[in-house]
Amino acid sequence: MTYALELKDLHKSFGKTPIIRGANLAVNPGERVAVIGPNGAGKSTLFNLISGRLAPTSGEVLLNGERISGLAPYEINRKGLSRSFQITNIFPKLSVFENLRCGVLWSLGYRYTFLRFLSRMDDANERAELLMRQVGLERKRDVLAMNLTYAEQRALEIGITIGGGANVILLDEPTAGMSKTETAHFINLIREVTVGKTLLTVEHDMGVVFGLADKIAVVVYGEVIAYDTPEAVRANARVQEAYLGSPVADAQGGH
Ligand SMILES: Nc1ncnc2c1ncn2[C@@H]1O[C@H](COP(=O)(O)OP(=O)(O)OP(=O)(O)O)[C@@H](O)[C@H]1O
Repeated sequence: MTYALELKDLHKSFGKTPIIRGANLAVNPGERVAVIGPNGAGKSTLFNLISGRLAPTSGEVLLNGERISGLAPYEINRKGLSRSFQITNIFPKLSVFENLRCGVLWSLGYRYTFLRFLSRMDDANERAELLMRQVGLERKRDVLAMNLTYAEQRALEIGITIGGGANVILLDEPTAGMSKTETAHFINLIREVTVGKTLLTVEHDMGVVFGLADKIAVVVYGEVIAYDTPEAVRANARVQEAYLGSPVADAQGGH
């Protein structure tokens, strides 16, 4: 069976300091995975290695069985991996619809060829309309992105992230900065729009972790020390030791 995403003995040092020290992970297609770990454990660095922002010192990243480590982020994106960032990267002066259409066109590679661009505009329009409904922004179609609420901006960003049709999606703290109600709504939205896709999120909020994840990957000192279902991770002695008295140990019942 081919994994959607695989990390094989991944290492990354900054200067002489090893930060990722032999990380291994094998994610099945369609799994939703929360990556958790103490501050400074290397979660963002792992995401940067997966999305191509950083190259590993050694080891490999495989996407759908194909080696992607060493490729540029846009090449990895073309191969089916899309990442959204903690900092929203939408175009503030474009409307919701225009933002989504840009995302679709960009991902299809129609940036430079104007004639090709025009001929595919209908496709892009249709996909943008569909995305807009999926992320619940159809009533904000012509509103400039800068005039959306924070939660709506995040929803738009998710739309842009999934818009290219990638089958592996990376989200950095998707609910950061949201209220409890917004968070609950947003978890549902993420669940819906990622059906059939493989999802990795870096997450600190244990409510989100237990509400969203099929599996949890626990990163401690640059290694994945546990990768299992939320229940099994909560019961794992090594994880409890790493998290003594902190949210994972305290997250009884999931929320
Ligand atoms: N470009 C860099 N150059 C040097 N050191 C770095 C660089 N990026 C990250 N680090 C260091 O690597 C370690 C891991 O950082 P990273 O941001 O990956 O951790 P994290 O688990 O995402 O933390 P947090 O939960 O606080 O966001 C930290 O000590 C950080 O200072």
